Amino acid sequence: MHTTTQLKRPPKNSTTKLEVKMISKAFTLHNRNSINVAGFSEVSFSVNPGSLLALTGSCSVGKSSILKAIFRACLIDSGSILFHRRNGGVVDLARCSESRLLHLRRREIGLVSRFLTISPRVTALQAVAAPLVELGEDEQASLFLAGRMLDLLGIGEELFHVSPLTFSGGERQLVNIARGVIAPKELILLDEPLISLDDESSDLVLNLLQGLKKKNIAMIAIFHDKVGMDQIADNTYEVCRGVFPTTVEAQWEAA
Ligand SMILES: Nc1ncnc2c1ncn2[C@@H]1O[C@H](COP(=O)(O)OP(=O)(O)OP(=O)(O)O)[C@@H](O)[C@H]1O
Repeated sequence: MHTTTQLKRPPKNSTTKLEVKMISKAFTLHNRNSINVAGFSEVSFSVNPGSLLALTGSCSVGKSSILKAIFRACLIDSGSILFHRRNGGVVDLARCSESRLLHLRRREIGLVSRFLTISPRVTALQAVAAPLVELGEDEQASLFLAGRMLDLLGIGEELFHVSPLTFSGGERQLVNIARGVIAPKELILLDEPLISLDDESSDLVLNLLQGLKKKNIAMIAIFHDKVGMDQIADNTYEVCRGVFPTTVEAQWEAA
């Protein structure tokens, strides 16, 4: 049974930014006799502007897959994912058109995955500024803001013009976070934002996330660091292993 826990008092007059209703997903392994693997089942939660919901649960219960489903990087089998726009409109992210989804991903919903994916020869400054430049912002102004963001996260100026592909795991993660949150968004999904970070860098990231909450941004994040999670999360949702009618072993036997 999935459980929601409220850790902090909700902001006054809070409305809902995202409502996830009874979503389920099984992965079909087409190269393994079409066996179904449980992704997650009957997951429901909501998150408000200015608050952070942490997804908790054991390994492989489907936490990352839920974030991907909200971003529609993976398709759900059933349920709905209702995104409440600032203009009052409600969009079901599981069913809206591709063009609307792309628009929302550019302007309103961000995903910070566990890995920084950039081309070689792109500098740290360019990598962080890119989401703003892609939105049509002035390049110099974007590079300036990127520098400020990197500075906030403790990346020294001497690294600004170096490719993050040569960075340490922690430095690369800081660039990943900076790049993921630099453009204005209303909902940000973070898959283990504190991964590879020492205590000092974790604190800098937590401060940054606190600032995003003050800007009324809604966030859903996965943490394996409970101390960090307790500092920033307003609510937690414990994901339990997906339940499907047949086990993988039974499917192998039947195949
Ligand atoms: N594209 C995919 N194809 C097949 N199976 C997948 C796919 N993505 C995820 N899975 C399976 O779905 C299950 C849930 O994976 P997921 O990565 O969402 O779990 P998680 O809770 O984030 O795990 P962890 O905490 O260990 O990172 C796993 O058994 C995984 O192997």
